[in-house]
Amino acid sequence: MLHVKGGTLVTAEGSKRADILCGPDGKIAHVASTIETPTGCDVVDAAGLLVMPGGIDPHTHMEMPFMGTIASDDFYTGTAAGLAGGTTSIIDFVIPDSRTSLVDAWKAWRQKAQKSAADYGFHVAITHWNDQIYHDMKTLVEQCGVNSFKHFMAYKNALMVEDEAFLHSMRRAAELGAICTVHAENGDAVAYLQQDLLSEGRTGPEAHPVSRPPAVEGEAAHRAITLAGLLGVPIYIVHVSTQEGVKAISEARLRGQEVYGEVLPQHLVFDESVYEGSDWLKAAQYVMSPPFRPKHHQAALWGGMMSGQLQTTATDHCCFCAPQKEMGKTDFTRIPNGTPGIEDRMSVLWHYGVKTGKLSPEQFVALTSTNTAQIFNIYPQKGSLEIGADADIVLWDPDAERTISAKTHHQNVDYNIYEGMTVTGVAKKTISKGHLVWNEGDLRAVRGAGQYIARQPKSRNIRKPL
Ligand SMILES: NC(=O)NCCC(=O)O
Ligand SMILES: [Zn+2]
Ligand SMILES: [Zn+2]
Repeated sequence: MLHVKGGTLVTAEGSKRADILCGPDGKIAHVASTIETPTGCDVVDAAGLLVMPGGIDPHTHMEMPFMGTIASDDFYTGTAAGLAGGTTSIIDFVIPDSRTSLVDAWKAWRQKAQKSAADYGFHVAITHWNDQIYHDMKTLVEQCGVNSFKHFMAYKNALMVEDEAFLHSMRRAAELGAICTVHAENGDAVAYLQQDLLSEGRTGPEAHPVSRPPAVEGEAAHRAITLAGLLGVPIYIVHVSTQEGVKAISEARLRGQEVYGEVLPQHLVFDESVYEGSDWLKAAQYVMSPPFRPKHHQAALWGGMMSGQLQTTATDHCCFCAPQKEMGKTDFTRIPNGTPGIEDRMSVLWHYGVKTGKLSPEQFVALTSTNTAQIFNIYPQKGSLEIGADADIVLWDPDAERTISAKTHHQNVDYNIYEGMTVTGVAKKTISKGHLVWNEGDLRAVRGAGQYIARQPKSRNIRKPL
């Protein structure tokens, strides 16, 4: 048992002074303005700290096989790093290859994820369509705790899904009470522009953003929303990075469509200048998709979050070390796409969002935890501080500073995109299912302690655009 004493509780709904008692079952047993410490119960001093639901990162790629290599953070190291930053749950992605059924791929990912230090769930990627996929989606939803499916409109000749398959998948998911998520970039256009650039001899990382201009995201976001609108089903767009993407989402919501948008902190902080300069490796370390954008897109992302048009933040945590990035030394299209960030998401969002007055602490909780739990139907088990919820809690020091560095981070990757950045807002202590797993610099993550989050289906209304 653990008594969190003397802190200020902050949830998506509001803030109040209160104590929390975590029960032996890893759930919140009691919340009250003051609680007497039961005999034998450990006390965690929360005086001067904000007590918030643990972060949920709905977009990670631990040990993901991708672009001829495997992401370097595995389910243990990646989730442990998350705990050090206040994130207590992830939703990762099962990516079936063309020879493996969805259910077998899900089983293989369950196996890999057994080493997780924090709780985890899975979205399952649909890359093509056939009868077996139709049946496997039902098995996954009804027997395997999956309530979301992922679609890549990018990565032609690899993960990219055609529109017809996407439509089939969206209809099937809606019948089953699942939600579809989508990486919105026009994969045909990207492949075409990549070939143009390579034929002009533009082989370095500075060509990466040129091959994926904002219109490529705008078109795909608009198309995904239009296709979802034809069926009247919900859609969740991952890593929205452009003004065009925000506009497509906001306009659809105003038409009455159920559309959600996710933001990555790195898109709020970095612009396309990260690809310039003579240091090849440094530029390659920022190669991810969608790429970093001209500055004015950041204002649109902030506006989307502040107004509630964009609901979640994630990291798309996908780590590749220098030798892996160097696979694309002579051809930027072969640089494994991905950036790390699970450990820093909450601090970066606090620093640039709450500290600057753009977001309230309550909005911060909504954007880092509660909205994700609601959209993916694990609320109030996750994303809340209610009695009976999982005791996943972060004790946050809103005024503490830390300087981010690969020398001190816990992520299994040899660089940090935020290297040298000093941020205000630090996870002082993290509690996972009632256990203190991060205590002011002391990481006590336990390999295998994370549990699978079985997510139930949720029936949603058919909502065609008005
Ligand atoms: N984002 C990225 O560059 N890599 C991971 C795969 C994806 O989410 O597109
Ligand atoms: Zn993506
Ligand atoms: Zn991703």
